[in-house]
Amino acid sequence: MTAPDPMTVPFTPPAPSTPPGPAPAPSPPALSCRGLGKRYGDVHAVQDVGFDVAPGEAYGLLGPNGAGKTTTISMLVGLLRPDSGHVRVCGVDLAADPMRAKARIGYVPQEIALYPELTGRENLRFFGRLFGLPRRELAGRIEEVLDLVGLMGRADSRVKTYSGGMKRRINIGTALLHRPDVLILDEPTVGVDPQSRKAILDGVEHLVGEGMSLLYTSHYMEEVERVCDRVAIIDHGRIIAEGTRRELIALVGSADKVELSLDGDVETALAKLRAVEGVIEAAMTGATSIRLLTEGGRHLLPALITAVDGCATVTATQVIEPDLEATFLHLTGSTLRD
Ligand SMILES: Nc1ncnc2c1ncn2[C@@H]1O[C@H](COP(=O)(O)OP(=O)(O)OP(=O)(O)O)[C@@H](O)[C@H]1O
Repeated sequence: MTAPDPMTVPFTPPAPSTPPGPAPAPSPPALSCRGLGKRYGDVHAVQDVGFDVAPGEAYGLLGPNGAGKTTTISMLVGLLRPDSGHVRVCGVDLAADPMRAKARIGYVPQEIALYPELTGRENLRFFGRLFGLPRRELAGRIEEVLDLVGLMGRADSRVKTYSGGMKRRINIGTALLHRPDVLILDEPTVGVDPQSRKAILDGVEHLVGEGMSLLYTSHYMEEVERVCDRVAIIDHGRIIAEGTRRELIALVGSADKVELSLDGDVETALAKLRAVEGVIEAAMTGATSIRLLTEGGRHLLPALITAVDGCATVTATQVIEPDLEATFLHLTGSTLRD
């Protein structure tokens, strides 16, 4: 057979490395819910709750005790049937295909669900088999998870000898064995010692850094601020605000409050303080105290102290910068720990 004449071989352009066509569809949210509602008799535990957790995002539900966080989570993980609304996990409808949807979730409830007579490692093995993980894969995965939750050193002690925090950490471990896409933690640091609290928060941040999606509920504002990219504030069963920390704080305004205690002629001091650049409002809150709303907060203190020089002396100062706690107070009229 003779080689084809190169001049007569029809020219076929090389195939493009990425075939032209529509751009790939964006991944669905890791967790999505709309219109979730649940009533217990006359109590509207959850009303019209809806949000999305993007793949790799850490999303916080922040609210006081009784706000509806656990009820919401119970519906998201398929433990409680909602009166209304629906849930999707990685695009899979929870009601239509509960097995597939639940397989993508790792859920850590508030109550510790472990066998106290078994060791930490044995508990992990038990739950791993329950999830149907193959024996060979499970052995390696248990070691990874023990390392992740920082319990390698106590893996062979019985769980009944663990502190509350260690039990919580092994509980988190059981939820990670099957490599879920979404980890759901319900108040994971309640009742745990500071060392375990730190281990839990560090571990959670590590997982999110590796790309896991997270739904984190807490009534501890500082934890949610640290761990979560976006936060929903939930109160009386409803989401009343949602956004990044910065967006939520902006709802209240960005001004700082400065409280001054003074000795001397406080009324004259008030007039002088009102004239300082950066002071938005100033008012007496007692015979010897003035509250100011300022742009600049603590940076303005030297100017404020100088301004009253000659008529009063500043004996104490307090600067309150806006944070999620202040936002919560502004939106709900109560503090998170009320
Ligand atoms: N099984 C139930 N029967 C009756 N009322 C319930 C039930 N479960 C929850 N509630 C009520 O629903 C509301 C929301 O409770 P939920 O446990 O979801 O709140 P939470 O924000 O998780 O608080 P906590 O952190 O204290 O668990 C509360 O008023 C609670 O008393």
